[in-house]
Amino acid sequence: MKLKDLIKGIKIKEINADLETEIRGVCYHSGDCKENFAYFARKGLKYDGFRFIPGCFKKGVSVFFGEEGFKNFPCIVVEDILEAQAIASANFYGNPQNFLKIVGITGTNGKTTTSYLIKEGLNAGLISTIEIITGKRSEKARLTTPESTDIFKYLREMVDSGIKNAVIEVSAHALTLKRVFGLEFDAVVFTTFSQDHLDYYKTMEEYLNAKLKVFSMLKDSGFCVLNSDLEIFNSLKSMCKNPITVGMNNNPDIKINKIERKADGLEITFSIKGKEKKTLFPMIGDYNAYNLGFAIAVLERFGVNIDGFFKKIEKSFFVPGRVEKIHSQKGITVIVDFAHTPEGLENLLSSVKKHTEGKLITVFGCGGDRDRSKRPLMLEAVCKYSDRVFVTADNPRGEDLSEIFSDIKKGKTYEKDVAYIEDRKDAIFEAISGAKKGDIVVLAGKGHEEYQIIGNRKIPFSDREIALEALNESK
Ligand SMILES: CC(=O)N[C@H]1[C@@H](OP(=O)(O)OP(=O)(O)OC[C@H]2O[C@@H](n3ccc(=O)[nH]c3=O)[C@H](O)[C@@H]2O)O[C@H](CO)[C@@H](O)[C@@H]1O[C@H](C)C(=O)N[C@@H](C)C(=O)N[C@H](CCC(=O)O)C(=O)O
Ligand SMILES: Nc1ncnc2c1ncn2[C@@H]1O[C@H](COP(=O)(O)OP(=O)(O)OP(=O)(O)O)[C@@H](O)[C@H]1O
Ligand SMILES: N[C@H](CCC[C@H](N)C(=O)O)C(=O)O
Ligand SMILES: [Mg+2]
Repeated sequence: MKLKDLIKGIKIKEINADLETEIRGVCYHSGDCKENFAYFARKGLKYDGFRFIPGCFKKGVSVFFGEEGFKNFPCIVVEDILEAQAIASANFYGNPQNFLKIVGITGTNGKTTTSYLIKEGLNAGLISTIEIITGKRSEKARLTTPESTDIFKYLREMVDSGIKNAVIEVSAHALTLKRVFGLEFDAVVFTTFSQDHLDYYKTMEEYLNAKLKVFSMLKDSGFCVLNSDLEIFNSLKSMCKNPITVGMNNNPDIKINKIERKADGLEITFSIKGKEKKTLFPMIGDYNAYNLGFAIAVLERFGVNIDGFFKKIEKSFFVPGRVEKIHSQKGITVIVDFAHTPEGLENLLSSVKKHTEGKLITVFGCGGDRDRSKRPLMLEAVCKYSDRVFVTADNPRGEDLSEIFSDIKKGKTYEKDVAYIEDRKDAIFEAISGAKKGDIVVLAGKGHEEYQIIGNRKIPFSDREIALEALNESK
């Protein structure tokens, strides 16, 4: 593609490059740049992207985009680098968004689970915290919502695979950092709103405002799906075009009438436009009834037969690391889950408690270099429902574990038995070896993650595998 075509639609301040230059790729990370590529240089929180410009040109990059020039390197000076990156990437990949119906899912909790449900119902492509599925292939995700350049690349692969619908998890960070700039949604789902990310956002209001941007990205013909039980429901409703509401209160369009707990799931009765429909959903966690309700709202509007969809998910539906059950012959159940917010833990444990005949034993930690103020609240949520608690490491990143522990310790324990064990494997072994028949051991926070981030190192680690090891040893 010629540079003159790559820059179509971008707000440009200055052009210091030959517009006839042939561009063979786009990159925002110097490590991915190759010959004849265009590099998007930006000053971030950790790195100054301009530092990498000479190295990129050494590798054969033809031009860079930036909000200012750099020495004599060929460049396009733009008003907003993040917008320019999104527009140029969309142009490079042939604007695949125009050939797809796109569902955007935001909210503090429930995005991944809801995305998987909608993907299942629509046979859609998926961009999620766990993986990206483009039809031709799938790959593990690095971020919940990738950079715009990657999003357009994935959407192109979806279009080339004959996929008609895409489901994208839209994090608050993605809205702030314009990773989804240039997309228009056919549907937007707003799942829940509660405390998280107060390391990046100064206040809850700022965090909410970041999320609310998603409503301005709805197509005129689009609709949004709202949780009628949220405190902010009325204000969300006033902001959103054609809302479909899901919940228990406030007269929702899709009402969760009844949740009955079964051995391996939930029997959920919905009232959909006044008609009762029941399903045996193979996931526990009462809140998952909401995630299923959000999915039904989208699927109905997309013309999917809900009875057929129920049949499909009743047979098999599974989201890696979301209330994932691991059984042992001793009658101990281990549940691996991704709950990493006070709300997530509260909802998970209050639900799991109802399935427990014996004791509820919980292992959890708090991520380093992330929201510090959620740490004591996470301990409180865990102690409220658990009989024994093991606090341990969950991606300490650049922080000392002892500092993370001392933040956690500020929370109420409700006089529960709380042990602090730095090594997550040791904590899991202790928790499982102390469990008896009928007990449930919840391993929270890491879910599908297959690593532990300590300092700058990503060390292989899987709660699921360690749990199996511990269960085998305690046989
Ligand atoms: C706050 C945040 O989201 N930061 C992301 C952002 O960083 P940044 O803009 O500050 O950029 P930077 O890392 O300083 O680098 C500046 C520029 O230099 C480039 N660079 C950098 C190094 C290098 O060797 N070469 C190079 O070219 C980078 O690609 C970038 O263009 O862009 C980077 C490049 O894509 C991301 O790696 C980085 O994610 C950080 C590591 C991160 O952990 N983000 C998390 C908090 C996040 O985004 N989470 C959300 C929400 C999760 C949820 O709750 O669902 C998510 O969507 O995943
Ligand atoms: N509808 C819901 N309401 C409240 N809590 C939920 C809901 N759905 C899931 N959770 C809790 O949040 C955790 C994460 O679920 P999920 O991965 O679906 O959310 P997410 O929004 O994608 O998270 P992330 O922002 O980290 O990607 C679950 O393990 C569960 O504890
Ligand atoms: N999407 C979440 C993931 C948190 C997972 C948890 N294991 C941690 O590292 O805190 C975040 O970026 O806050
Ligand atoms: Mg997610």
